[in-house]
Amino acid sequence: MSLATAHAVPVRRRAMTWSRAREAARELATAHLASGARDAPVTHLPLAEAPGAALAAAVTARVAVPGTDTAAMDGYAVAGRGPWRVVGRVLAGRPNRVDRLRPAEAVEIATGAPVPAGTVAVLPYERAERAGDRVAGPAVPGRHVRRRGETVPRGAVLAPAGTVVTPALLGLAAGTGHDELPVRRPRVAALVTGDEVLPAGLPVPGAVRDAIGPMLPGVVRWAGGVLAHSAYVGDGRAGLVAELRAAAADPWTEVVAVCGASSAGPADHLRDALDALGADIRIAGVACRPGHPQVLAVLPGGPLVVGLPGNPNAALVAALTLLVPALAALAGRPDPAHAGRHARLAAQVDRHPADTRLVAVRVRDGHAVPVGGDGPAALRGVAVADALAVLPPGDTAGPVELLELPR
Ligand SMILES: Nc1nc2c(c(=O)[nH]1)N[C@H]1C(S)=C(S)[C@@H](COP(=O)(O)OP(=O)(O)OC[C@H]3O[C@@H](n4cnc5c(N)ncnc54)[C@H](O)[C@@H]3O)O[C@H]1N2
Ligand code: MOO
Repeated sequence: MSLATAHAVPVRRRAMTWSRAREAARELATAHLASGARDAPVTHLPLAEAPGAALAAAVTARVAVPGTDTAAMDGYAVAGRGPWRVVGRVLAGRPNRVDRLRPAEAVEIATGAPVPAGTVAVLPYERAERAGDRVAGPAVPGRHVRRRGETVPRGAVLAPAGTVVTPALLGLAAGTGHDELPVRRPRVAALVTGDEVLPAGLPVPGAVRDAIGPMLPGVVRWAGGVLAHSAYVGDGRAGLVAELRAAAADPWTEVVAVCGASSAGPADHLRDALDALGADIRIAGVACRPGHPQVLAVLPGGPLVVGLPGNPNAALVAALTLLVPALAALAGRPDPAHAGRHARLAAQVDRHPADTRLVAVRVRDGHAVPVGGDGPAALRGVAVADALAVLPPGDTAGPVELLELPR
């Protein structure tokens, strides 16, 4: 079944509402994953790089923990009935000179050290009465001995595929012998369009420094993906078609983000290029300000294409609207922008009659304070903001939803 028919997102050529667009991006990516059109490659990441990623496969214990019967308290490992004669000392991590106890013998032992064979219990120091090489006390059989595999049996499933890696999971994985974890990180290619866009250096009048390309690696990573390729493309349909075709030819690329060329001007070729490639355009325009001219499409048998407007703040808003939900779904993670925070607006902000406004705010004591500088071309607001306040069209009283900004 082709992707065009595999999912329920209806084809829309008119602007979609902002909240529906975010759901649709997630649904489309989920259907895309399920269709197997692009198999997300499994990446094995060192533990330190894995937090926040979703497991691509279940993690199982490579060894039993503890690996042998060990003492759970500092004190004496005892055999048979007391009182006992202390025949040595066993410390964790040191060679064990006493590997077997006979009845009425004991060794002084440290927490975590392997108990000698024959141990029936560990008698903690607090309960022990020591006199010379004799020790006595109430030792209950089995007490304070951690049996091999008691904490984690070898081969036990520790976390199923899809679990988001947390510090606790890292500790668990490390404790059972893992140095790396298999995670899913959808690969993204970025095409930054525009003859006037400079990748580096001081922009001369008539040129602009690329302000979107530098945002994308962090945005993509925050959503659980990895920016695997980026290219600058001049204005012109042929170049864009060629770059889109090349990106689609890489079997591991799951999403292509195209920056600019999304609107109605003479150099805005994205729709034409998508049509030329036979793409299925699912979203063409989202009813939000900024970020109106967004696109979500599927190339035949291939990756999703997200079109971001050329204005940098509009591009960021569009990334939070379509790219981040789609990537998070492909990565098997919750949408990081959607943390469920709400706040009261600290100042009157005009609503748009038809579109959802996304307003840069700082959040202080449950109040969202607009910071300004958040027009379509301006990043000054979002650069110092904590979140975007979501203002649906029309007049609505009460707390507003906050959209988290990439960190
Ligand atoms: N007749 C219409 N004109 C425009 C419409 C419309 O609906 N009808 N929509 C406006 C809106 S809203 C936006 S947003 C922009 C979107 O423009 P494009 O996506 O087509 O992007 P460009 O035209 O290539 O560039 C717009 C603007 O952004 C600058 N730019 C482009 N790329 C970058 C970059 N990587 N870094 C920094 N700045 C960039 C570019 O120089 C332009 O100034 O269209 C409106 N027009
Ligand atoms: O909505 Mo545009 O996206 O104003 O910048």
